[in-house]
Amino acid sequence: MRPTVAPFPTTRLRRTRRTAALRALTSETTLSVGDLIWPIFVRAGEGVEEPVPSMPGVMRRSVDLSVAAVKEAAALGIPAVCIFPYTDVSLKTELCEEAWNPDNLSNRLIRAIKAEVPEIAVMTDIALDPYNSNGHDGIVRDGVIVNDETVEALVKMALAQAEAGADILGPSDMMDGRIGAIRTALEENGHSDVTIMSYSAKYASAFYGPFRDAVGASGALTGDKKTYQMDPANTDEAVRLIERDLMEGADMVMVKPGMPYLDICRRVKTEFGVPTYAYQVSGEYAMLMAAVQNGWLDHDKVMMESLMAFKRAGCDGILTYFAPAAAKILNAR
Ligand SMILES: NCc1[nH]cc(CCC(=O)O)c1CC(=O)O
Repeated sequence: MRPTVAPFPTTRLRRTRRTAALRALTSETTLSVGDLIWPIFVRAGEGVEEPVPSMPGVMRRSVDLSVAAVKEAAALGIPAVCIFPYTDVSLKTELCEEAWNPDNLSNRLIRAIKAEVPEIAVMTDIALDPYNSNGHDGIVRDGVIVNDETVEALVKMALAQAEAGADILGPSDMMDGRIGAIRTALEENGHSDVTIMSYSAKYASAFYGPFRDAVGASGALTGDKKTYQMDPANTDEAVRLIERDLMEGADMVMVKPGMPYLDICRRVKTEFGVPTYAYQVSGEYAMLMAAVQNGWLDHDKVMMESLMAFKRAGCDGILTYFAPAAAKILNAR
């Protein structure tokens, strides 16, 4: 349906833009604190907080300080945090065993948050890269990222996270068949209420650079991730991946990166009408912050506009490093 536009001057579209009140009445999209998921980086130690150089304002925190930061996020009304571990090189192996260690950093933080800030939802990342000596999301054999063996490892990782109390599991590895395998394992092991937000349409993107610094995977990575992450040229393939993951038991789906892929967000929301999320990734954050630090862009304005763009494109929520800063602004309104 196309709205009727009578010829000028019968129609003057500026009439409804004249005052703040009229603009509020005609505003089509809203952004609220409830739309935000805050990705956080956890590291070993106690009382440690260190900045991530390529992500101004973003910290890696030890478990105790992470819990304190999550408490503040909950007080701001942020509904969920997503945990990413910075793993010591000594714990990285070719078989990635640390990934399903019930006491690894990530699982310890899940337990600590669930004990001290039970009201906030804890999301995890399921992929082997933080624990892999070669930086890949899957197990590598003779230079090949092997699918089915990786899925078995991912299932163990997922169960350990569910056991620790995670509310939302986020498989970000892009292996085939992992959503179905994880869903079956959850059902069989008494975790039928755990939700899965699949990183379904995840592109092989250059925008993940700063994140790989943040989790200490940049040095380790050999080659690229193009045999499992998507070609930035594709959109029909994104639709197939989303449909496949929904059929296998995903409750929510994600498009990643965000801003360069808003066309995918819109298409997914329109075609499936399911809970759809975008990840405003590290490189998007770094890009905006670099311009802000140069005095070229206004921090608050560009942050809020970038987040609204996701809502306009049909997303139900956004994973964003800006979550606390955006929540403060939204709460002050
Ligand atoms: N598989 C791990 C993972 N989970 C989230 C991101 C990127 C997040 C960001 O850039 O902010 C990555 C990196 C990658 O796939 O290389």
